[in-house]
Amino acid sequence: MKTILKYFPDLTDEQIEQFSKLGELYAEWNAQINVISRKDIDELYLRHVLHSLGIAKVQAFEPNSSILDVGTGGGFPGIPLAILYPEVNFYLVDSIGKKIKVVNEVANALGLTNVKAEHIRAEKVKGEFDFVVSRAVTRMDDFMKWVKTKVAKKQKHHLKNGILYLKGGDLTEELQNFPKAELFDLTNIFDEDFFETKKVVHIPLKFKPSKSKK
Ligand SMILES: C[S@@+](CC[C@H](N)C(=O)[O-])C[C@H]1O[C@@H](n2cnc3c(N)ncnc32)[C@H](O)[C@@H]1O
Repeated sequence: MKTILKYFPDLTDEQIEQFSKLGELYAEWNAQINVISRKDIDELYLRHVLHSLGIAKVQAFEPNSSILDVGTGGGFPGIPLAILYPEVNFYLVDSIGKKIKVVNEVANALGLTNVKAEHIRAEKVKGEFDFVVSRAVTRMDDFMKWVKTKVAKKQKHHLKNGILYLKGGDLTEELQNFPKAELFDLTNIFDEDFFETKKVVHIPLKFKPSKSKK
C-alpha cells in the first residue's frame, strides 16, 4: 500500500481504505478461485495494483467518462482504476464467468458503485466508450479488431479518447500497423522493478467530423 501512496499521494481516506482492503480480498478469493498466480498474489500491490495504475499516469480520465476493460480477468486494470476514479464509469468484461464472479465480489465488498462487470466476450460488447483499457489479453491486431468500433466517435464533451493497453515484450512487429501508437515505459513512470509487462501502448483514435449534407 505504501508503494501506491508514494505515486498517488492525494488519495482520499475512502480510497486508501479501498486500496488497503484489496490485499485481503484477493487473497481470500484467490484461495477459492485462482485468478492471480500464487507468486503474484504476494506482490499484489506492485505487480497488479500499481502496474494497472500506470495507465492513469499516461491518461487521466474525466468525470462521467466511460471506460471498457477488455479481458479484465480478476479485475485488472479496471478495479484499481475504478478506485482511483470514483466519478468515472467502468465496464469490465471477461470471457470466463468465474473471474467475473470474483470481480463482482471485490467491487461489492469495496462499495464501488462505478463498476459493472459482465461475463461476455469482447467481440460481443455493445455500445461505445471514451477509452478502452486492457492488460495482457491478446496480440495487438486481434485486439484492435475487437475494440476499434467501441471507442466513441462522437467525443461529446470529452476531448480525448483512445485505447490504453498494458503489454510486454518487443512490440515493434505488433505495432507496425499502428503508426499513431505511442509507447510509455512503466519503468520511466515508476521507480520500481516491474516484471515483463512494461509498456503502456496508447493509440489515440481521431475521427474526421462527418461532412455536412448540402
Ligand atoms: C492473461 S489474462 C489477463 C487478465 C487481466 N487483464 C490481468 O492483467 O490480470 C487474459 C484474460 O483475457 C480474457 N479473454 C481472452 N479472450 C477474451 C475475449 N475474446 N473476450 C473477453 N475476454 C477475453 C481471458 O479470459 C483472461 O481472463
